[in-house]
This record gives sequence, structure tokens and C-alpha cells, in this order.
Amino acid sequence: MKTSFVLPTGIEPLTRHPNATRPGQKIDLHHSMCYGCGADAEVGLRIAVTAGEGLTATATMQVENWMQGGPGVIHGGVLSGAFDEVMGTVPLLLRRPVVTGHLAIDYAKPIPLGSTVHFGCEIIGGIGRKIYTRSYAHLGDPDAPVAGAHALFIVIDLEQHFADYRDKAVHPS
Ligand SMILES: CCCCCCCCCC(=O)SCCNC(=O)CCNC(=O)[C@H](O)C(C)(C)COP(=O)(O)OP(=O)(O)OC[C@H]1O[C@@H](n2cnc3c(N)ncnc32)[C@H](O)[C@@H]1OP(=O)(O)O
Repeated sequence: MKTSFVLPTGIEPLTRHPNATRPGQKIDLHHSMCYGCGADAEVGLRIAVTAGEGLTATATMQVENWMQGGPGVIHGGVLSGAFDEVMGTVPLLLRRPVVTGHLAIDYAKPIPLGSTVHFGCEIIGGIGRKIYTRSYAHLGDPDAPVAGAHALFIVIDLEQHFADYRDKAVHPS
């Protein structure tokens, strides 16, 4: 798939944490009100990410009517959010909390409402606090991708990063 995302030189391989989610198991939620994965979010993608071997994962998302952009197809921003969620979850296999620094999406085919989108994702490697990932999406045939993505995630200190915003957090009612 065509992309203009350029990986830097010097990326080093990373190692799965010994206590990471086992292959075939669902990777823990960010939190239950997360737009990407939370079961309690008022509006959300409700994506479940399953750990694969090594630093890989898979996920699925149902394309619901509220996700419409062009007539009959998913909005590009929704798909972008889905890639962000999938790729942002995989670093949990390293047991390192991250936020997105840079996200790049390649849209190859329109995705119809009512589809099930299947995602594959892997961590490419890292440089210091920078973790590089790639992902692709298909509608049932992995040899026919409909979109792809790359992202740079930055490892954060979880408490410090959100310290100024926690009083705004919403909780399940
Ligand atoms: C785990 C908890 C639950 C999280 C839910 C995850 C949901 C899915 C993921 C998301 O959607 S997260 C939400 C969207 N992202 C953000 O809100 C992040 C907002 N940005 C920031 O908070 C800061 O810019 C950031 C923490 C990413 C970086 O700030 P820092 O001050 O910690 O680090 P710095 O700016 O020094 O950058 C660290 C390295 O990354 C590089 N970098 C940062 N942003 C970059 C960028 N956009 N492109 C390329 N490189 C970038 C930067 O050049 C530097 O490289 P070097 O180490 O080589 O000097």
C-alpha cells in the first residue's frame, strides 16, 4: 500500500514484557470510558484488541451507521481514531504507557457501513521513548487491505502526564 510515512534510521527492536497479555487474550482496557475501547463510553468505537505473538495484535470494529462520512461509507476520522486505538494499545505489551505523537493513515478503499473491519498491528521498534508501529485494515481478506497506518507513540509518565486533567475526567454513571 502506498504511504508517505518515513521511518527514521536507528530503530531498535523491542521486547515483549514477560508479564504481558498472553497471545489470544484481550489486552486490558485503557479505561471503561475510553472513546476507543471503553464499554461505558457514551459514544465510542468499542474496539477490543487481542494480543498476538511477539509484539503483534489484532482487533475488530463494527462499522455502525453513526460512523458515516460519505454516503454509505465510514468517515475517515473515525477510521483514523480506530487505528489510533489499535496501535496505541499494542505498546501495553511492553508495559509502557504511551500517547500518540504522530499518526499517518493511508486510505485505499471506501469502507461500507455494516462492515466488520479487521485490524492487524505490530510494533516495529523504538528509539528511546519513541515507539513506532504499523497497522493495516481489511474486510475479511488479509490480502486485500482497505487501509494502512503508521504511528509514533511517546512513552509517558502516566501520573504526571494526566495530572492537570484528572479533575475533568468523566466516570461511569
Ligand atoms: C495509557 C493511558 C491511556 C491512553 C489512551 C490512549 C488512546 C490512544 C492514543 C491517543 O489517542 S493519546 C491522545 C493523543 N495524543 C496526545 O494527546 C499527546 C499530546 N502531546 C504531548 O503530550 C507531548 O507532545 C508528548 C508527550 C507526545 C511529547 O512531549 P514530551 O515533552 O514528553 O517529549 P518531547 O517533546 O521531548 O518528545 C520526545 C521525543 O519524541 C519526538 N516527537 C514528539 N512528537 C513528535 C512528532 N509529532 N513527530 C516526530 N517526533 C516527535 C521528539 O522530537 C523527541 O525526540 P528525541 O527524543 O529524539 O528528541
